[in-house]
Amino acid sequence: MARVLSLFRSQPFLHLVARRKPTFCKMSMDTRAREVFAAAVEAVQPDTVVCQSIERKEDSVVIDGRTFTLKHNLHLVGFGKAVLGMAAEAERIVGDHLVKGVISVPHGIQQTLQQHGKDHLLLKENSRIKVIEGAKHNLPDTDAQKAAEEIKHLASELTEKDLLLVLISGGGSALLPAPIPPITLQEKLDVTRRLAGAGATIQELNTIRRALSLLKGGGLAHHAHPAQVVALILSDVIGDPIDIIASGPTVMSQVWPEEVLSILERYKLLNLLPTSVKEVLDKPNSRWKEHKEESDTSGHVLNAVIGSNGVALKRAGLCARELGFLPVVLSPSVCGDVQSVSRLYGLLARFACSREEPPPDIATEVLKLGPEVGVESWDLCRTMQVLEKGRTEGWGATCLLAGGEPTVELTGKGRGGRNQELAMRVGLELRSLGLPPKGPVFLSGGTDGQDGPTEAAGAITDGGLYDEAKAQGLDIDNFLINNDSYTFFSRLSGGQRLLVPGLTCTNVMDVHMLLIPAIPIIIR
Ligand SMILES: Nc1ncnc2c1ncn2[C@@H]1O[C@H](COP(=O)(O)OP(=O)(O)OP(=O)(O)O)[C@@H](O)[C@H]1O
Ligand SMILES: O=C(O)[C@H](O)CO
Repeated sequence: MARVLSLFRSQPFLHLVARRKPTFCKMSMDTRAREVFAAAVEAVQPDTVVCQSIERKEDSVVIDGRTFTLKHNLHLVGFGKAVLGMAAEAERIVGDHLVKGVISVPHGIQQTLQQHGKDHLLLKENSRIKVIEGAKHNLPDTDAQKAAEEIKHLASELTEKDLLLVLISGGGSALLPAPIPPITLQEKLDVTRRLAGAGATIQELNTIRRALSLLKGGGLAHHAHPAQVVALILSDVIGDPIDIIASGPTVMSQVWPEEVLSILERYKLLNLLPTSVKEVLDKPNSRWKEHKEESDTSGHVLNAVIGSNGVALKRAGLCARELGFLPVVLSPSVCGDVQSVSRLYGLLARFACSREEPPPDIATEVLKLGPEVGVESWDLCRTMQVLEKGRTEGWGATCLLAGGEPTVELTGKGRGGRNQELAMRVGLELRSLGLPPKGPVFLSGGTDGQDGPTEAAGAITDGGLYDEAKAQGLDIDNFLINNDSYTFFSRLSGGQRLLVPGLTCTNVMDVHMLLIPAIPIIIR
């Protein structure tokens, strides 16, 4: 391992880390963790990401380096949980050229935003954009289907002189249901629900959705042809795959029958398919061939990812630096079971807190476990090298940042979420380090402000969690077995460790943060 790390010593990236002596900060670790989380969320606010991605220049706009002329030829559609705020900002920037728009957003969102004083994310009264609310409980319904029909109609009427701005964010799949006839909405819903219930990944789920939909998998861009299409995408999927986010309505993608059938077979759904679905899957689909040709020849679609977990982590790093930490971003792609993820953070904390050269078996285990939870070896080595520098050169406190979307295998019937469960588990890992009370602090939070079906986004924890709970008569292991992390943190110390930012109006998955205090600390 020493050899692996030494390979990185000569790498130029280290100059990115400011040579900074420890900064004294009066704020507690807990307060600073919350501030860094707030900065991450702020960076991916719907209005912010749109404002940063559209540069207005008189009668044209520059998006992703490409210039588009505005001649009262602009149309707008959108679908997703963050789309209302994205549309409000887009209308502020290019509203004078906007002919018409339709957006499909979650049920009740306008009222909720008003109640939370987020008026800047609402459309103005005389807006040209029609808002349709639907998809109650994140499930496609007839309201969302009506919105999808209106969006399809708007797109179909466009000519080569028109520009269609498409705003996309997480939750877009449920908000744009347009099953290929004769499949009914209910039949499509049944198939996707069964798949989700059987544990299919978002990649698998959206591959099936694309195969059964008129608008997904490039269908929307197809209907808008020959208009110029520009999609602004706020990513809620690891790796920011544009064909998967909201099932890629502006990304021409081929439906491969073998792939679709193998997914359905994997989850034992082949024999449960309604005849209508079989009929659609059996048909040789010439429409997709046509799509492919369009995308190859016309180049009339621009897809730009304008916000992501990576963007949130970058801003979080800047904020951490202002608060006196040496920031290091591990990865925006953390996935897998929370137990393994908590183990990885425990190992990294141990590595960072060792007073002497950390035992080589820690690095070896980190390098073995990391890839199992979506973190590349390169990122692990790079991070360990920064942690090592922090330790050996006395740079003061370090803030390790990561993001992604781990999973929890539900075994109990309690109330909780993956972030709160991860925080509990990391608390136990940190306890096993046997550090003095002011040791590392860990935060895990969902950037949408909601962790599972709870009011909290996540929680903050440290090595003292177990003893604190015990002193208050709370048996942490019982809460874990029952997946009851929200009840646990609500009861513990009056809910002080909960992270409750309220509605954030965005979603780029979760943010993880390990704050490692300045040495000296002694590890057993
Ligand atoms: N009691 C629980 N304890 C731990 N995790 C839970 C519990 N109940 C649900 N979950 C997990 O919470 C997740 C769903 O929560 P949430 O609604 O925050 O998901 P999401 O993927 O962020 O949704 P979206 O992307 O639509 O915002 C699922 O992964 C589920 O396993
Ligand atoms: O809408 C969806 O498909 C999911 O949120 C992933 O983008």
